[in-house]
Amino acid sequence: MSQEPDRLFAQPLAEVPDFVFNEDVVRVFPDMIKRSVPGYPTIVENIGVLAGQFAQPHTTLYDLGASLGAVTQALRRHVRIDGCKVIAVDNSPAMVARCSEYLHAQDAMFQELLPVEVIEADILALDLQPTSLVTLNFTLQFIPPERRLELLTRIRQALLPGGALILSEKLRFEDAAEHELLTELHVAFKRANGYSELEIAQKRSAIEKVMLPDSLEQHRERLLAAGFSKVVPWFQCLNFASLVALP
Ligand SMILES: Nc1ncnc2c1ncn2[C@@H]1O[C@H](C[S@+](CC[C@H]([NH3+])C(=O)[O-])CC(=O)[O-])[C@@H](O)[C@H]1O
Ligand SMILES: O=C(O)C(=O)Cc1ccccc1
Repeated sequence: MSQEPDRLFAQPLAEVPDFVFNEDVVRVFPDMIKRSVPGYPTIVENIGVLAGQFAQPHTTLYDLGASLGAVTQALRRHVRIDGCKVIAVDNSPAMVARCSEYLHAQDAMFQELLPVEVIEADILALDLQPTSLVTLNFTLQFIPPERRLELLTRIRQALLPGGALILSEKLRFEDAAEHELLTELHVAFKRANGYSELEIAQKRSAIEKVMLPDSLEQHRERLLAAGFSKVVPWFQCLNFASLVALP
């Protein structure tokens, strides 16, 4: 894994451009996501464990918005079920290129891993094969809000009985005081991880138009509207949470 530290927002910028998943972000991404998302390593590892309970023999598992394939790697470490394969999808060419390299390195290090395919595609335009497990690990928040229900509906329709969607997101809170408190605690988390006030402020303005979090209530209602029967939060750390949705 690349060990380059995230200093993308360390210098004052005359104008902070909207956040994009380009080559500069790819270079620092493992460091950035670990220092920015409380609970990220725990979520990624345990998605592997949870997946072992839902994956069905001879089916496809999808990692949608795979970035560098951290979830795909966890799926391959934990899921030992006959005939499963993983499809990792991302629409950033820079992410897809580096993700493929990392997965080849994992192949070289371990035997009998699930086969994996890395696809550069927009998940809004992707034909989903019947699947027993789909993960959207901090991806839905980057999808235009008006397209989220349609995406979840297509995922629900592709899910096989006994399967699951695992959805992780940054949360917004409907209670203003709760929102403010958890936002401030998240800033404290970033500060404790070495980010300066300038880095925190510039990153906030880079993501504010491209990453639009929903509340837990919105997620639950939309998942039910998409045809899921049950929504179970299994993890929350500050304003970041992960849910299991059952078909
Ligand atoms: N329409 C789209 N189609 C495909 N990919 C997309 C789309 N929109 C955004 N992405 C991709 O979704 C990913 C979101 S990062 C996921 C972390 C990863 N899951 C992890 O567990 O490390 C979350 C974050 O950086 O906070 C990026 O790689 C985008 O290119
Ligand atoms: O950095 C933040 O404040 C976040 O909310 C998480 C994040 C992590 C990586 C890329 C974009 C947003």
